[in-house]
Amino acid sequence: MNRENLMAAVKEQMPERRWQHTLGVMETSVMLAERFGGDAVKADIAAILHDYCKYWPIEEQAKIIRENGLPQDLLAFDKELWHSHAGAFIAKTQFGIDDEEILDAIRYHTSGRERMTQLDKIVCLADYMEPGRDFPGVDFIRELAKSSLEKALIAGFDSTISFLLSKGKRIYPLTILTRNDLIEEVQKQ
Ligand SMILES: Nc1ncnc2c1ncn2[C@@H]1O[C@H](COP(=O)(O)OP(=O)(O)O)[C@@H](O)[C@H]1O
Repeated sequence: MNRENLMAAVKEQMPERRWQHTLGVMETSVMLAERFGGDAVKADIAAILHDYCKYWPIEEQAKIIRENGLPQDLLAFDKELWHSHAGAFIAKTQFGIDDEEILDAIRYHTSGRERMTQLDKIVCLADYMEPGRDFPGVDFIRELAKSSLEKALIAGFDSTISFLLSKGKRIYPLTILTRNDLIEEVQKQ
């Protein structure tokens, strides 16, 4: 499927507001790839597909995770974490994306993971700071992103973790490990 058709297929899966967010993540991913010497073509494809399953019925997302050997521990945590893994699965099986770097960037764009690749970082950070985002601290993240993917991402995860703490919600442990790992990476730079 060419890029135009892929975009049309994604647009159909979501409300207009989320499609505008996807366009913002595409633009920001490409900008970050150019800024930090990443692969802009892969960043663009991962960004197009990153929220493909976001509005799928939650049972369908759970079924994909249950029946295809995806991490079962996700099912005990916030449902918002599920669409990323379901999306990577659909990108592979429905759209024939076989580039593991692209699939990983989709898969880990919400939780992060230890030893994030540059593409993982680009898509995850673009999701936090695309122009349509408007949450307390987003301008600080954009400022940090002028010089460091890792520092900006840490600030992004800090905002998610603070949000979850303020709501008394559980935190998917991989995000804590991701944050620790990024801090270590920054300290070594
Ligand atoms: N580590 C985590 N543990 C639990 N919930 C999480 C974690 N990371 C993200 N979330 C949930 O996912 C939401 C963000 O998911 P995301 O895919 O970025 O959605 P959106 O694009 O709508 O912001 C957070 O607001 C939070 O509710």
